[in-house]
Amino acid sequence: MFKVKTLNNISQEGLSLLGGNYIITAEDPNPDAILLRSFKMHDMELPESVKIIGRAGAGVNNIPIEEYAAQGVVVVNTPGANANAVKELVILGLLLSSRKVISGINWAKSQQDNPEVDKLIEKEKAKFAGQELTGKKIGVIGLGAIGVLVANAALSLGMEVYGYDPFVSVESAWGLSCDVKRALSLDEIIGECDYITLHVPLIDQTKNMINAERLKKAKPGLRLLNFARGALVSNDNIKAAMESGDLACYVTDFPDQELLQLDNVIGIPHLGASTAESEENCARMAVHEIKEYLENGNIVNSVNYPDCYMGISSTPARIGITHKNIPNMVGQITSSLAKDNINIGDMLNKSKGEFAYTLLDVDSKVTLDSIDRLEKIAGVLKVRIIKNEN
Ligand SMILES: NC(=O)c1ccc[n+]([C@@H]2O[C@H](COP(=O)([O-])OP(=O)(O)OC[C@H]3O[C@@H](n4cnc5c(N)ncnc54)[C@H](O)[C@@H]3O)[C@@H](O)[C@H]2O)c1
Ligand SMILES: O=C(O)CC[C@@H](O)C(=O)O
Repeated sequence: MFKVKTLNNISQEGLSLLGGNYIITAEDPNPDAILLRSFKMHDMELPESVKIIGRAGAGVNNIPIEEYAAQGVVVVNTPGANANAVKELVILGLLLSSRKVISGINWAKSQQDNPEVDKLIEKEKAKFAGQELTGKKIGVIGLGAIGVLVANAALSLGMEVYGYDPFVSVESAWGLSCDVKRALSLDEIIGECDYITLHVPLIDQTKNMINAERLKKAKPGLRLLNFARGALVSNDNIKAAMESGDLACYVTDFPDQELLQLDNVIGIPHLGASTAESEENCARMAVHEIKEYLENGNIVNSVNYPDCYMGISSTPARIGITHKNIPNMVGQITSSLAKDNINIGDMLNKSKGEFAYTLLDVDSKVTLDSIDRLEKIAGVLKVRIIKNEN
C-alpha cells in the first residue's frame, strides 16, 4: 500500500487512476509521494518517507528541485498537459488587450437600471473602439509546449509571428509552423512587435527578462502578455512604461495589489490552466508518473533526475538507487552486489547534471544487509527495493 499526499485540489478523475493500492491523504506525515499544483514547497520540511513529488502542471519554481535531488527525491512534472488551456486564454488576452470589451461590458452593466440605455449605446460606443489583430506583429518568447501552440494560433489569426527561443527542442521545432519567423534575440524584435507574449520558465536567467532597458526599446503602444510567471517582469518597470506611454496594456495571470491599481493592467487570477480538461490531463499524467516510479522504479518526465525506463521487472528483485553523478558509482554498486553473491540480470544507469539513477533487476531476493551496504556507499542518496520475491 502506498500513501500519496495532496497539497492542492487535484482532479478526481486523475486521482481515481491511482487504484486500490493507494491511500490519498491531505494529512499523513509520512507519505510515499506528494502530488501538488502551485503549492509553495520552499518552506516545507520534506518527510524522509517521500520518494517522488508529482507537479500536476508545467512550472516547478514552487518546488526546490535541486535541494530535493540532493536528498534523492525525484520531482516530475506534466509537460504539455495544460498547454491548450493556456493557449486559449492567451488568445482571449490578445483580444482583451486590443478591444475595450471589459470597459464596454462594465459600462453596459452600469446602465442596467436605465430604461433609455439602448438609445445611449450608439453614442457611448465611440469610447470603446479598439484595434484588430490581423496584420499586427507578435513576438512569442519561449517556444515550448505553450509557445508553439500560441505562435501557430497567432498565425491563424492573421498575425505576423516572431518566435524567440535559443534552447528550442527538436519536438517543438517540428510542431512550429514554418511561417513563424525566427528571432535571434528579444532585443531584435521588441521594437518591432505590437504584442509580446511570454512562455518561458521562471529561472535565474529569465527573472526580470522584460527589464526597463528592454521596455524603453519597445514599440510605443506595445501590449505585453504574461501567462508564464509574475517575476519575469517587475512592477516598477510596468508602471514606468505605462507612464511613458510605451506600454499600452499588460495582461497578466499573476496580478498583485500594486498592478491591479494600474488602469491598463488586465489581471487574471492565475486561470491559465484552470479548465476541467487541463486539470484532468495534468492529474492523469502526474498520477501515471508517480505510479511508474513507486511500482516499477521508472522515472518519467523528471525535472531533477534523468528519465529512466526498464518496463516491469521480470526478475525476482528490482532495486532503484538515486546517487551523485561521480566516478565509480556503478563499479561500487555492482561490486557490492557481487560480494553478496547477487547476479545482475539487467541494469540502466542515467545521469542528469550532478545527479544520477541506477535501476537494477537482480536474479535473487535481496537482503536488508545488502541494501544497507549499498546505502553506505559515499554518494548514494536513496536505495529502494522496488520488488523482492523468492
Ligand atoms: N498561467 C498558467 O496557468 C500556466 C500554465 C502552464 C505553464 N505556465 C508557465 O509557462 C511556462 C512555460 O510552459 P510550457 O509548458 O510551455 O513549458 P516548456 O518547458 O514546454 O517550454 C518552455 C520553453 O522556454 C524556453 N526557454 C527557456 N529559457 C528561455 C530563455 N531565456 N529565452 C527564451 N526561451 C527560453 C525553453 O527552451 C522551452 O522551449 C511554465 O514554466 C510555467 O511557468 C503557466
Ligand atoms: O495548477 C495550476 O492551476 C497552474 C499551473 C501552472 O501555473 C503551471 O505552471 O502549469
